[in-house]
Amino acid sequence: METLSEAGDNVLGNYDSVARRAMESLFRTFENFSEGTIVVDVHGRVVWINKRYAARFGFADPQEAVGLDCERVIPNSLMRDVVDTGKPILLDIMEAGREPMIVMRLPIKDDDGNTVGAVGFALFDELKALTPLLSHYTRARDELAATRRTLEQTRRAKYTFASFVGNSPATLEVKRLARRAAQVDAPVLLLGETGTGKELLAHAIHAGSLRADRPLVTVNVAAIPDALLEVEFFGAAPGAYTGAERKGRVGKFELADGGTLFLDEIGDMPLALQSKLLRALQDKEIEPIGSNRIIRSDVRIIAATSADLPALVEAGKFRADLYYRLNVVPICLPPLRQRQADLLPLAYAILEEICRRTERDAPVLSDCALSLMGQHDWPGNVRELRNTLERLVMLHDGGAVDASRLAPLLGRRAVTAPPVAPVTASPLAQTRTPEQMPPTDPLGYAEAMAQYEAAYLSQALAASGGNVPRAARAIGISRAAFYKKLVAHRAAGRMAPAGITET
Ligand SMILES: Nc1ncnc2c1ncn2[C@@H]1O[C@H](COP(=O)(O)OP(=O)(O)OP(=O)(O)O)[C@@H](O)[C@H]1O
Repeated sequence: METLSEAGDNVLGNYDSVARRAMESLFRTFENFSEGTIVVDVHGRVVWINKRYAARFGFADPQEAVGLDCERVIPNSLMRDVVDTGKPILLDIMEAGREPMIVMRLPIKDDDGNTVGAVGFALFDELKALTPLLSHYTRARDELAATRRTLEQTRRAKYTFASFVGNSPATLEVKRLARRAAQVDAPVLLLGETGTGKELLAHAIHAGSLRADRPLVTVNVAAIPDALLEVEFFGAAPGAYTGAERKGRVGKFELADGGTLFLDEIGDMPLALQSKLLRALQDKEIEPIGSNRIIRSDVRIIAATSADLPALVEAGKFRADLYYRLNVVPICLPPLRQRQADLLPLAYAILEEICRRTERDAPVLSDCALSLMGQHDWPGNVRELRNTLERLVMLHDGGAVDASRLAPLLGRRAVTAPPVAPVTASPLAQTRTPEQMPPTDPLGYAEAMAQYEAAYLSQALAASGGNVPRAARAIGISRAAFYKKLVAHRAAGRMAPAGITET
């Protein structure tokens, strides 16, 4: 059998020189093939770097990099870790400016096995075999960045003071107070019936405050089951509770750090959690569930409720100390029926926005339609107005909208002859008593019950201004069950497709 010494010349003649030669040639091969090679000493300082790699990091002459800490030359360098642990990092992806690099880092040992430095190779252009891996990584990285951007966008204010339409004296006063609130850092308490614009105003206050370029994070207290609220607020360590995500969960306090935490429907906060919230607000510290870790959180609180908070305090359902803590800058948003002067500007602004978004022609509202709108008491306030106009635009088939077309959308019978066209009738208006059913066309029991349920849900929705969580609460079923029924009835054509909101 041919031995190495027979096969090669004297260079390969003995064991030690074979090993040395192999190492040298390995180094040369890597050095030739790699985009960059770097060697650091036991202190993590650069002792050698090739020209190409030095140039990539802005050193025209490699000598300029020699003697510097490796992180000063390569910002994300892990060479120091290799020196410290004595362990190689055989394959890694490193971000370095233009595009990611595949890097390999190996410890350099002395004869006694002590780590005396490390050598790193960066590979990219030449490694065609790694192209699929790299492009997979690049795609994943870009997707992650895009998701982060979207998430950040959702944590920005969607509205400013300019979005808050209305010139009635009451609205001007609300805006004046809100503008002042934006300039201070104290808690704000927004009070008002459903759909009066509390959330919109919270966004505007955040957008007008010094915290505007930090996150605005919303917690809708009513929409989250009591059992999950604590985690929602404070977060949880990995595996802290049954069903917890493996990686744990970041709480809204932490997410909102430096920005604004908007607590919608604060009146629905369970008593047990109220004291924890109060403590978090006082100490500006939170402890994620199961973590033993204290996190500082600097948030500005804006709370909102349509409930009568003093009455809840009186009834022992809301802590007085929390109420006083939140009620530093109270702002009351009056219901729409008490600011008639806002109705038309609001209707036109909303119509314009809907028509722009849906690329439809704006319907012309006749005088009698406008006067009917003025007579309506808008229990769902601006949300109800918006939902009504959404439906109006959807059903509009040209021509001026008169009162008889509008009436069914407001849950009324037609106010002028001829009778209301059935196509625009709301599910409630379409509901007939058994006596009114055509005798020749009796409905099956199941369909009759389904129609009744659809009308019942529509009524609950109308009474809550299209707010599903509120409607669900009012009739005593879960939000999920309400949505499920809604979807089923819509699919079966028993309910109109538009006119609900989630908040
Ligand atoms: N002054 C306003 N100008 C323009 N749009 C408004 C105004 N007030 C309310 N809206 C619109 O009405 C709808 C309901 O407003 P918002 O969600 O802010 O009310 P809310 O008081 O927070 O209601 P809820 O108590 O039910 O959560 C939104 O579509 C909002 O954009």
